Amino acid sequence: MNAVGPKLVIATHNEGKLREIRALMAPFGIECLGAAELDLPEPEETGTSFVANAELKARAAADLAGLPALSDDSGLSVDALNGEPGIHSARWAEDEAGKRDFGHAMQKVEEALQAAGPESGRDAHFTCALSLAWPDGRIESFEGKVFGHLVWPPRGDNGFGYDPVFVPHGHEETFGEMEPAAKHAMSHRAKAFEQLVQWLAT
Ligand SMILES: O=c1[nH]c(=O)c2ncn([C@@H]3O[C@H](COP(=O)(O)OP(=O)(O)OP(=O)(O)O)[C@@H](O)[C@H]3O)c2[nH]1
Ligand SMILES: [Mg+2]
Repeated sequence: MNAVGPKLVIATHNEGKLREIRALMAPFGIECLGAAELDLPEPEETGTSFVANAELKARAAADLAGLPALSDDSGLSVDALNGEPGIHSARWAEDEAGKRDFGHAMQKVEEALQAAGPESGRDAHFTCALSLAWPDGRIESFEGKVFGHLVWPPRGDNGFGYDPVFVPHGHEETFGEMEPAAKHAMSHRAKAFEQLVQWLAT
């Protein structure tokens, strides 16, 4: 982590992500500053891929803060819905006023799955792209995925977003029912983070 410390901006406005990234960063003893703490604006996510959106968020934060910045663009892709909500996962949760309601978003996904019919299956995966940008223009990106299936009704209050309807392959509990440490041992975010750590060690 030498190339990063002693201070790193965590370029996200999502409290759930910030909590998870802080937990993943904890062993490295780097001071992590959240985007909200630094009053950084939320860039418009105009990219057409997770990596493109992660890169534009990291670049904007590193330039404004004058510090290395780590961003996260992530989402839930449902096979029966041709990969939606995907990069639009946060937008699926927004009402007309832009307020997010993930109970509503999970319901929308379930209704779309029902409409697709039982033969389409319930397979889904989470993707997380992490980008690390430096003020001098360097940028590196890493992507992790976790595969599983969707359940209904939602179960568990842990995690955030779509976690209460996602069961990873080989497990019975939803991410919403698991202890945070169990999610961190297998999540899309943990897998992307592992690659980032390996890259930093080389
Ligand atoms: O159940 C979940 N477990 C996860 O582990 C997870 N990771 C991401 N997501 C959802 O995917 C969207 C990301 O959108 P997103 O990358 O644009 O983030 P965001 O707008 O919330 O914050 P920011 O980082 O852009 O500031 C948001 O709706 C998140 O709820 C998750 N849902
Ligand atoms: Mg966003």
